[in-house]
Amino acid sequence: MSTGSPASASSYAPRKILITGAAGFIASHVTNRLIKNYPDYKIVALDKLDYCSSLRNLIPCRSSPNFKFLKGDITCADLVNYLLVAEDIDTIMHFAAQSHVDNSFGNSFEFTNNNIYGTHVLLEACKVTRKIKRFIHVSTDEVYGETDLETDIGNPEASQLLPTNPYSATKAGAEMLVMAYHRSYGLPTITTRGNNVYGPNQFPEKLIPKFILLAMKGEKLPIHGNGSNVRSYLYCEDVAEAFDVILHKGVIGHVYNIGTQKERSVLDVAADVCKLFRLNSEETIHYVQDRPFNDQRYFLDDQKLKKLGWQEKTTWDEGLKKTMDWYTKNPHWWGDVSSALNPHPSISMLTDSTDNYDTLFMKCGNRTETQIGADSGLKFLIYGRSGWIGGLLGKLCRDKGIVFEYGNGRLEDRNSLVNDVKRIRPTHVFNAAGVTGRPNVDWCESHKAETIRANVVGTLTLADVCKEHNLLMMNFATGCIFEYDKEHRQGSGIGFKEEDTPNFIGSFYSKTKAMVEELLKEYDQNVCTLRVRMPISTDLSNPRNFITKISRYNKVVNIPNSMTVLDELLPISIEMAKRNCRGIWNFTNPGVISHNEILEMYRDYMDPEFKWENFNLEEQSKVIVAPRSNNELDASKLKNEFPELLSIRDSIIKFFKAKYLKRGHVAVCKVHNTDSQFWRKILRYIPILLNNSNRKVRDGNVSLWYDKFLSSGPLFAEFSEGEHSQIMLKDLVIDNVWDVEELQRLLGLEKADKVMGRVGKFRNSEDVILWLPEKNGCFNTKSAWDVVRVRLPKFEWAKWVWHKCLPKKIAVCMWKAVFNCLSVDEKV
Ligand SMILES: O=c1ccn([C@@H]2O[C@H](COP(=O)(O)OP(=O)(O)O[C@H]3O[C@H](CO)[C@@H](O)[C@H](O)[C@H]3O)[C@@H](O)[C@H]2O)c(=O)[nH]1
Repeated sequence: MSTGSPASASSYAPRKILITGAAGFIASHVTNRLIKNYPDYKIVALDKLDYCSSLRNLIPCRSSPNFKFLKGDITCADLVNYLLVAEDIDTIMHFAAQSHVDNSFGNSFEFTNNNIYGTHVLLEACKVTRKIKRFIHVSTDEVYGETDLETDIGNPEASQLLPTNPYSATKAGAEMLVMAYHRSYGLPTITTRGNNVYGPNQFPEKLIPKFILLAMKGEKLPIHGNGSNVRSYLYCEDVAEAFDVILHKGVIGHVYNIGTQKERSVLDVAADVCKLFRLNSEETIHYVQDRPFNDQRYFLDDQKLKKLGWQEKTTWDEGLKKTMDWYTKNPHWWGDVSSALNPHPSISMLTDSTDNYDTLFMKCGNRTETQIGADSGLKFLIYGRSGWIGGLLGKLCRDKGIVFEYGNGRLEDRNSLVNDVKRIRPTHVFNAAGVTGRPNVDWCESHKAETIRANVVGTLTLADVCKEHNLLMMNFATGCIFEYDKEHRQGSGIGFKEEDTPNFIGSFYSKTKAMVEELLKEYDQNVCTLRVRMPISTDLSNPRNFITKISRYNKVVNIPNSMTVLDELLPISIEMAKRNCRGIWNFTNPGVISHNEILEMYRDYMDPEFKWENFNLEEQSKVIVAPRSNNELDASKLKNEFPELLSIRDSIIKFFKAKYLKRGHVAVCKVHNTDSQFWRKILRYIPILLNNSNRKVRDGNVSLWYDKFLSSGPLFAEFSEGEHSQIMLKDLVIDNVWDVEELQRLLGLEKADKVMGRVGKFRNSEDVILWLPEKNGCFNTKSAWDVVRVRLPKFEWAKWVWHKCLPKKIAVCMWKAVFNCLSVDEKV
């Protein structure tokens, strides 16, 4: 027996209800209510789990025996026909639709397909199967078009339908089909037209949840146009009750408005949200471009439904407070919704729900809600797969678990880009494609057509496609469009700002880049221009790396410049995409660094043998074709957005240290106030040794690092297992030629003889020093290791390194230290 109040003996009693779009906002409240109040109704919930629906919305139903969820699309006629028959459905409540007005200005075919064609498929299935006793079609107040602000008379159900936007046009179109199936085939239909609904579970593309989530983050509330548009807001539970009433008491063939007389303008809503969050509304409100068309008001005559016995119960203040409390408690309900919080989100920015049916409905018994759906909601389309930055971006996405695909299209071929966008449906597009010239930008001087095709035509085409699909393009551009001038002198600390006009067109490459940047300003709503300069990464094997480049030149100039440390800034570009940053950004680390400063670091910490020669700009001009830009970019805009951004020098130090100096792997040592020079030299060689090692370096029991890598400071060592009185390099196996003669010469014949061929036990420890020369005087540690392992399996082995890469002087000192001939305090 039913327990819900509105159903009575005289009212309609459904047996098995199909609810379409059940995991969406309004339908989920209706489903949860019906499941709870009417245990003898069977409910089949159908939803394709689009971006704005979530199985989480149906959690209250999941263990009810009268509930069944099916993932499927109403536009699939076979599925719908089968379902009606197999599930023996007698009632349909049809909520499934594309419902967001803003989206419909971008991709209205989706709306026609879902809202009109989908409804048609359902109606036709009802006609064919002939089992439906009640078909409740959910429409909207928007089908009446806008209401005059002056009038007090709401639209009664008999009003003319005059939709104004693509969304409401599709809803009106669907209504026409419903009416036609009622008249032509006698389908028992009822249509509802509702005001705006709000409350928990709503996808935050809609005004109220969007403003609440933005206010929670302390971000600005975007007001479309002047914010005077008025809407009437109903709380979701009241609306669920209205559907309950209509289901049971509605009259076949009738239309029911679900309305309220309580109206709020967008500015009122913003002010109320600010009040709840104690924010200053004047500071928080931010006016943005309006929708192409924005109905001023929808005003309904709500008497007809009231006569059936329904009444709105929740006051605005109460409803808004409850909604705010819910979003505050469930900030991650929808995962990463940064795209939806955009002032004008588009459907292609939003990804399908990644709800896992199993997770939520099969194995839900032992899962907690926090485990459900930690999806980021992002999907990147990246151009520049074979390039350096494009490759690094892909790797970064993989590491961060961000879904991405490389574009197949060529930038200059518009159709191929459109195909990529349609196929991938990305939330953001990254453009790291283009030509920079091989081996350098001089190439562009002799390949002007190719340069224009890729860097000008291609970039602009992609920007235009992104605009057409309302997508944000993160464009890797260049900062090499400026040169020091009177207002921005070298060493002055005054850098070029984002709004400055490029003043360097010395090379064809820079010239075209400056032109493109200017033209991209016309796409400022869809493009984020990142001015990269002299990119640096810890991957020294890449010839595009500025450090690698200058370390290979015969002679280099020595001029301070702004530069981009990709290890730090590429993750920031992803964060910028999430935040939907637009416009131009100097994408460099704050401050400048000179060629020599970089090469000094390289010499000191990567290759002590490294030498270079400087020359001046005049001399340089003789060996290059086009002049190069030298400048300082003002990175304060980026620093304001990302206060943790490191200065160029600190950034290089941090990332090189992290990559080349891994803790806990290498050495066992006792170091009190040891001379730092000695250690610094050893540490410098560790990356080289590791790179040459064909064995994996095992986790040691000691962390050893230089506290401020690349600068002077005390050596810091941390022991996890007792102190050792000797220095050892542990588990460094180098499969290479060992120079025994040199060892004899340096250590003295006698000592070297003692060492060679001897497997000695280390004093006060289990560790063993091993030296096994082969007959030809060469030493192969790999085979030695195998021999020793077999003979002395229970010992931990330490190996002494004697290798070309290690300067002999240091090697000897280390040798002496191992054999206690040298106190660790002794200076090298
Ligand atoms: O960031 C934003 C988002 C919205 N708005 C404005 O807020 C109002 C409400 O917008 P929204 O929440 O998107 O709702 P509507 O466009 O009024 O449409 C909703 O209400 C209709 C009933 O009136 C339903 O049919 C639709 O499916 C539902 O999306 C509109 O004037 C928008 O221009 C802003 O000013 N800033």
